[in-house]
This record gives sequence, C-alpha cells and structure tokens, in this order.
Amino acid sequence: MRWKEATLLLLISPDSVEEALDCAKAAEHLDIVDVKKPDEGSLGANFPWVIRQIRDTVPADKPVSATVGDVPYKPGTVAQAALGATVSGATYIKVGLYGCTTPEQAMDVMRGVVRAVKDYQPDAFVVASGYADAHRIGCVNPLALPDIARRSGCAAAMLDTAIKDGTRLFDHLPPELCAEFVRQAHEAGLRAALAGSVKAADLGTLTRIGTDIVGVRGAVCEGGDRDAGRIQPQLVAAFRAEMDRHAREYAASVATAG
Ligand SMILES: O=C[C@H](O)COP(=O)(O)O
Repeated sequence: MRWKEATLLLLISPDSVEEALDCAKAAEHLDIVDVKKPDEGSLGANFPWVIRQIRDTVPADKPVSATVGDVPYKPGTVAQAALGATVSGATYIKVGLYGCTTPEQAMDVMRGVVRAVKDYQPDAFVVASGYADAHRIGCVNPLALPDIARRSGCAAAMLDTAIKDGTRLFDHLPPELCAEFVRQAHEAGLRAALAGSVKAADLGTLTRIGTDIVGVRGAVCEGGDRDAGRIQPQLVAAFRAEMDRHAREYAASVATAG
C-alpha cells in the first residue's frame, strides 16, 4: 500500500463476515481490515474461508490483514499457517509471538513466516507482534520487538495486550516506553503499530509519539465490549473523527513550535 507519511492509520478487527460488512459501511473511515477470531485469543486466527470471504466483502482498495494467532514457539507450524492466511487473500500478516520467551526464538518464528509469505506474495506486509503485558504471560520483552522485526525482515513491529481484562496498552507500557518502541521501530526502518483496548482518549498520545497504525476493536463495538458487542459503523466514524482532530491539533502545534 502507499503510505501517507506521518499519518496514523486505523486498523479495525472484525471477527466475522457479518462484522466485515459493517466495516465496509464505514470503509471511508478506516485503512486496514484485520480478520481475527477473538475467542481464540488476543491475536486469534480465523478460518481461511473467512479471510477469503472478507477479502471479497471489503472494498478492493482496503488492505486485508489476518492474525495468525497467539503462536507457540513452533517455527514450521507458524510459517505454514502464515502462508495459509496469505493464500486466503490477506496482505498484512500479523503474528503474535506469545510462546516465544527469547528474541532468538521470536526471530526463528518470524524468519520462517517472512520466507513463507514472501515466496508466495513478495509485497506482503509482515508484522511481528509482541505484547505490552508480556510480563503477565512470560513472553519476549515488548521493547525487543523492533529489533526482532528488523532482523527477521518484517515490515512492522506491533504491540497489543495478551490478556483482555479491561487493562489497556498504557497500563502496561506507559507512554514514554511506547514512544521508545516507536522510536526504535522507525530507526530500524519499520512501521510501528500499537493496540490494546485503546480508546479515543489515547489518540492524542498515540499521535504525538508518531505511531503509524492503531489497532482497535473494543472501542468501536457496541457497549465497548469486544466479545459480546458488534462493530458499529458510526463508532468507527466517530473514532476516525477523533483521530483526524488530533492529527490537525498536532500539526498545528508543530507548526507553531517551528
Ligand atoms: O489489532 C487490534 C486488536 O483487535 C485490538 O483489540 P482491542 O481494541 O479490543 O484491544
């Protein structure tokens, strides 16, 4: 895809074809449609036919992303799953390095994924995802992700939260550490994606620290409930309006300071 420099992109995660249809109604307000299966985990993988149907459902100019799962340290298994998501029509391939306890393990997994995906789809966008609350599950340190992503040939480093219990990205990784994550990702030539029960109130900070992609589900579901609620097109539009407001305010503050 073409990047609009210094623009925060909105990635929304439907869990079904029905929800993707609601995303399609709000297509002008979002940038990436991210297929996942939240009942299989934070980055739970959906079925190949759901990815395919969603690809056929959303406008062709919107990239479809797919989560490959909160994966174990099994590089062959994960590479094969990532290829499955690619063959099914996803061009963003997101891998949650849940079962990797060291950067070396994470790199093993991501190198396999990058090779499997790019052999089939050279311009695919592979995303290595860690977790801001890694300390709760014993997986690789979130600030190691930019280096893992760079050394394995990924296009982006991402953080989400592993445990969806109402705690949020900044509860586990305060803004100054998220800013460091973004800085390291950019220094490595990567895009920086952040998620984790993000709300509109977080958008000022996410904009200011230079985040490239914000991933959202709960905040655009009815009742803010990512499990029982369904994505609402008007909530996607409202979230986007807040993003745009913060982008304008930030641009104005930079212009004033300069
Ligand atoms: O990739 C982003 C996730 O879908 C975020 O979900 P959430 O906003 O409910 O934590």
